[in-house]
Amino acid sequence: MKLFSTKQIAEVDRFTIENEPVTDIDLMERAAMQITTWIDQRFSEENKMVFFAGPGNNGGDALAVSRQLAERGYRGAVYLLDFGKPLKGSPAINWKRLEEQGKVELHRIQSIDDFPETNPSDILIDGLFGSGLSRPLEGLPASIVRKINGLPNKVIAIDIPSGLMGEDNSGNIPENIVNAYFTLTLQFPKISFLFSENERYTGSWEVLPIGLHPEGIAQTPSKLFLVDKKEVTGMIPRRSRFAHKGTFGHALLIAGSYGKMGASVLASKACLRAGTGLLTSHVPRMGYSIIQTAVPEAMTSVDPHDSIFTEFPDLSPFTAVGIGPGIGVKSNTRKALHELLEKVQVPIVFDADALNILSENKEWLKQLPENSILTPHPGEFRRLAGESVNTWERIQQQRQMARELKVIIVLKGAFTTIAMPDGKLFFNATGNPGMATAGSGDTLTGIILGLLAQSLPPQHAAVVGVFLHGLAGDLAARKKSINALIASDITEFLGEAFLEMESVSAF
Ligand SMILES: NC(=O)C1=CN([C@@H]2O[C@H](COP(=O)(O)OP(=O)(O)OC[C@H]3O[C@@H](n4cnc5c(N)ncnc54)[C@H](OP(=O)(O)O)[C@@H]3O)[C@@H](O)[C@H]2O)[C@H](O)CC1
Ligand SMILES: [K+]
Repeated sequence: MKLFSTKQIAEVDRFTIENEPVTDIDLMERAAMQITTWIDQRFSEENKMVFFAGPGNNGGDALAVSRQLAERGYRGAVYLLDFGKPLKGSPAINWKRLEEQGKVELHRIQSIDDFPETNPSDILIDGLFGSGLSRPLEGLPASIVRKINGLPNKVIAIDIPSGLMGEDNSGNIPENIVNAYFTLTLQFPKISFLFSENERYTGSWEVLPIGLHPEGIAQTPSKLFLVDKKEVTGMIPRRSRFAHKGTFGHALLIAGSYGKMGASVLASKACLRAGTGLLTSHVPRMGYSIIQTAVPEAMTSVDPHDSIFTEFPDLSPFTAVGIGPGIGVKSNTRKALHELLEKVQVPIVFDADALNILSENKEWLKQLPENSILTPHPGEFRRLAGESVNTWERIQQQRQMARELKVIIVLKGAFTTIAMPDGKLFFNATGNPGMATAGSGDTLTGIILGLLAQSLPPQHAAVVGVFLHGLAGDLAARKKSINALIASDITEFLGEAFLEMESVSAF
């Protein structure tokens, strides 16, 4: 699914009005009805609804919702932010409709002294500003926002918490942004909702469809996407009945060192579960019996060194390589990694210590084979790319690096972002906080390697791998709880994650 900037959303909005066709006021009524229905399903007439309406269409939505809820028997009061300019267009029509209906108290806020007294059970509806916000809030609107944030009441934001920008909030003023309990956003998630630092403003959020024109959506270009299940399903190849294990490739995993053999075990198991035909796990000598015992399905390649990785095997049998979990950053390991960089001819995924070695030898980055996959967590990414002030800036760094180096960068987080060499960026929505646990990254490396080995194009392997990893984590959390989730659970539930994907369950 494409993600749009607030400016682009306004364009799709206009396209819908012209081409559906639908009048501006009817589109607002449709959006308002979605919000009204959502609220009515979760609250009762016992809660008074207190609306804060701004001068634009976000305010217009609030006015329309207040009228619709009043029709359903709710008590309501509207506080219109009044800069002394008359309302125009659809907000003006909605104000008139409210006056005619006569069921909702109508007030104006001209100075902060007009801010109302409220009861803690009142639900506050924030319709001050939405996607038309052009600069951080100051003056009267900012004072209203600070008052709202000081109250114990639940706040429901219409479309966007007022004061929050849809994309970049670098220069914004945090205390002048509404802290919503819930945000009901229209048609598309706004990009800034996908950044962890903005959760305090959005609270939980839900997308309410308002029937914007599919053609308008299709012809508006975007390089940002939210990964959806249907797209991922289409990227998983169907297995022929006549397949044999050679059909699904041969993965080489270089992972583990003394004290960190768990990384090798976790990544190996995940790689096998992701469907590789064959797996060879390359381990230091001391790791031989560990990996043979823990993962009998894997073949083993033994390093001449007792406790670390120093030399990779002949690469000719392998269809993909994964390197990094638990390998450490000793000098022999660094040398072997560099040599691998020069020799490898098949798709490769770099994780953990492999990334740490690369950040200490940044000149090697230029030698990364095209379409290599890098899977840093935020700390590893910082070491690779430098500091950033917020997520928006960080994803710009991520996109730039992916473009410059012609690699795929999987930046792990609550919404993992995947940057492609052509500038596209995918946000992944599967996964849960239980997955922020030891070894979770090793399982992701294993999954991506397993998919690469089966000849999925690297861009698909990255998107599918991240999606399945998160989905398996979600399914595991349902059985084991978010708190008790451990990395092996993710691998254990990978099969169920595959079954959830339509193409596979069709068998
Ligand atoms: N397609 C959809 O999703 C639909 C969305 N709807 C709703 O419409 C809003 C967007 O409405 P819009 O009128 O474009 O914008 P806002 O209501 O957010 O506010 C615009 C007015 O606010 C002024 N403004 C902007 N920034 C500030 C500020 N920092 N301080 C004070 N005033 C500000 C702006 O004036 P300018 O000075 O910038 O010119 C405007 O007067 C969307 O969020 C949805 O809620 C439709 O109802 C249905 C379709
Ligand atoms: K709002």
